[in-house]
Amino acid sequence: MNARRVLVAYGTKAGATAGIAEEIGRTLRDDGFDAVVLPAHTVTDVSGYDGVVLGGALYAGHWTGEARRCARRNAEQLRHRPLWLFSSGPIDSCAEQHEIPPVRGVARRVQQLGAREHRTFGGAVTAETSGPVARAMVRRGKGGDFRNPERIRAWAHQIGTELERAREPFRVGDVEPAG
Ligand SMILES: Cc1cc2nc3c(=O)[nH]c(=O)nc-3n(C[C@H](O)[C@H](O)[C@H](O)COP(=O)(O)O)c2cc1C
Repeated sequence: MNARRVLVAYGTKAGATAGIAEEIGRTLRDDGFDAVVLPAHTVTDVSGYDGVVLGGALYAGHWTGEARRCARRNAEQLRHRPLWLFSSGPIDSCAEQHEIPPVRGVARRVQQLGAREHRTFGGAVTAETSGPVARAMVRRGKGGDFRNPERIRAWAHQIGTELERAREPFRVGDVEPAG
């Protein structure tokens, strides 16, 4: 049987979200999937994929524009395949301690696109991150890399398990007898 094709698309400004997407892609490949990792702005057709994972970095309470536009541009096809969304944001360990719900705009997309799940991962602001806000955060000791590879990999394994389950053939025993 051919390996299932999975697209992992990401919207980033400074690269942290790309790193999360690469980790998801690597884990899915280790699990036997044909996983492709692409910047969201390059994604114009998802019809060749059995499942899609789309993530965006959070800035001022919104996904980056390229993640939003990717979701909008491909909405029709995304609605018809297994879809998972993620956000990369908090610059502290809160995403480790409890599930952080999606920001409003992303929650709306979860509904509209029928995504199976949304996950928020810790993000990163480091000396390499450009922009005055990032520089000020680092200067005041408020930066750091809060991406947790174990948590990211665990989620990717879970996606792989669900994709495998989706391909399992129908079994008579799965249905309760009527009456
Ligand atoms: C100017 C600025 C605004 C940010 N706004 C948010 C925010 O609203 N919510 C959040 O959780 N994280 C916020 N962050 C943290 C980023 O989401 C985090 O650094 C993310 O990992 C960046 O991803 P990227 O490197 O892929 O662009 C902000 C960071 C900066 C520098």
